[in-house]
This record gives sequence, structure tokens and C-alpha cells, in this order.
Amino acid sequence: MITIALSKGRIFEETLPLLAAAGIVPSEAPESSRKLIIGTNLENVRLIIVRATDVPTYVQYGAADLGIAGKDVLLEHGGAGLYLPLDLDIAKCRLMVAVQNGFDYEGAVKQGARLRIATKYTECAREHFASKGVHVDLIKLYGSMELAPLVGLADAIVDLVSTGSTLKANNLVAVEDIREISSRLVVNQAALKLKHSQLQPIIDAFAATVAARQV
Ligand SMILES: Nc1ncnc2c1ncn2[C@@H]1O[C@H](COP(=O)(O)OP(=O)(O)OP(=O)(O)O)[C@@H](O)[C@H]1O
Ligand SMILES: O=P(O)(O)OC[C@H]1O[C@H](OP(=O)(O)OP(=O)(O)O)[C@H](O)[C@@H]1O
Repeated sequence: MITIALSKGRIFEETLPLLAAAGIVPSEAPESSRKLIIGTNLENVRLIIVRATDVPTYVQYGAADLGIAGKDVLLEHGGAGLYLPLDLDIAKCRLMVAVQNGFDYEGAVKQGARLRIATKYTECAREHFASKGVHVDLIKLYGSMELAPLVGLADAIVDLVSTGSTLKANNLVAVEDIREISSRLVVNQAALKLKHSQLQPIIDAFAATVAARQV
């Protein structure tokens, strides 16, 4: 049995064409089902539906052979025990620093002020501000980071930005670009050896699809 860990929503949707290229068609959609294990047209392939942040953990411990996770999630997780053969170029966005409109971020940084930063991405944020030599207090949040500057919880946030409409709707502006984010194929290293003949064709089909999109 091959088990593939995916999260609901954008990753599941954007993975469907990759699965199709590998001849895998889920037997139901996670949005319309409460099932956490979803069968496919192939008897020996199943999907498990987990939180985006939990995908690396399932693969690391071998509860899933493959998974798809955002670079943001992988950077926070650390990647121990994982083989990351392929950037799938899906779920693309940017990790950015944002502040409330009117907050003088550059000025605060120049003055050497200690900044309060709210984020789900504490590891990436710590590294970013340390590399700039900016002193920060990090406040860990699990979602809706955009609210934090509006209610005085933080001076700035580190969050993902795609269209910019969430920032705009909340009177925030991006002030710094930390890095580009896309999702990667995550493979359990032991499974790759033990189930090589079954896993490699899936990895190859994903790679061929990604390459074809880039021409
Ligand atoms: N607005 C966006 N546009 C494109 N990609 C995004 C966007 N937001 C997040 N992503 C990417 O998609 C991945 C999955 O996001 P999703 O919203 O499904 O989960 P999440 O809500 O971030 O995680 P969790 O459910 O664990 O809290 C993220 O890890 C990131 O790599
Ligand atoms: O620039 P935009 O296109 O507005 O996208 C940015 C938003 O997308 C992500 O949230 P998501 O939509 O995943 O909602 P979530 O809070 O459920 O993670 C991210 O945390 C931002 O809030």
C-alpha cells in the first residue's frame, strides 16, 4: 500500500492534476466528505487528509510514504528524515513582513527599536530578523495574523501573501519580502528504498508534469 498525505483546499486541488498524471484518481473529494482516508482508483494507493502543518510529521514517521507540503511548513518543521526531491511549483505565494498602513517600519528598524512580531512562522521570522540584526519579540499565532497589528498585539506580522487582498482588506502593507514559497514533494527515505518500484513512477510522473508546465 502507498499512502500519500495531503491537506484539504488549495494543495489538494492543485495536486489533482499531478496525481492524474501518475494515473491516480481519488474516489471522493475531501471537501464533501468527513473521511480522513480516501481511496483511489488504484487498489494499492490511498490518500490521507491531514492539516497542512502535519504533512511532514506523517511522512517523517512513515505513516505516509509521500506528502505534499509548503516550503513554509517544511522550514518550520526542519525536514528531519525527509527526502525533498521536487519543487512542484504549486500553492505559490511569498513570505513577507507586513505592518499597519502608516507604521514607520523602516524608521523603527533604523532606530534599533525592539519590534513585536506576530506569526505562525516563528523559525523563519527568527532567522530573518537575526540576519538583519533587528531585535524582535516573537508572538506565536496559529492563524489570522493580519489582526494582530490592528488591535495592538504586534507591530508587524510575518505571513504568506499571494494576491495581497487579505492585507489590503485589513489596512496592512507589505514592507519586506522574506522568500518565495511553493510546495514540495516530501518522501519518507526508508519507504523510498523499500517501495522504490512503486514510488519512483509516481515521483517521475509528478516531475514530468512540472517540467512540461515550465516550457
Ligand atoms: N494565499 C495563498 N496562496 C497560495 N498559496 C498559499 C496561500 N496561503 C498558503 N499557501 C500555501 O499553501 C499551503 C497550505 O495552505 P492552507 O491554507 O491549506 O493551510 P494552512 O491553513 O496554512 O495550514 P493549517 O491548516 O495547518 O493551519 C501553505 O503551507 C502555503 O505553502
Ligand atoms: O494575499 P492573499 O491572496 O489574500 O492570500 C494571503 C492569505 O492566504 C493565507 O491564508 P488562507 O487563505 O490559507 O487562509 P487560512 O487563514 O485558512 O490559512 C495567508 O495566511 C493569508 O492570510
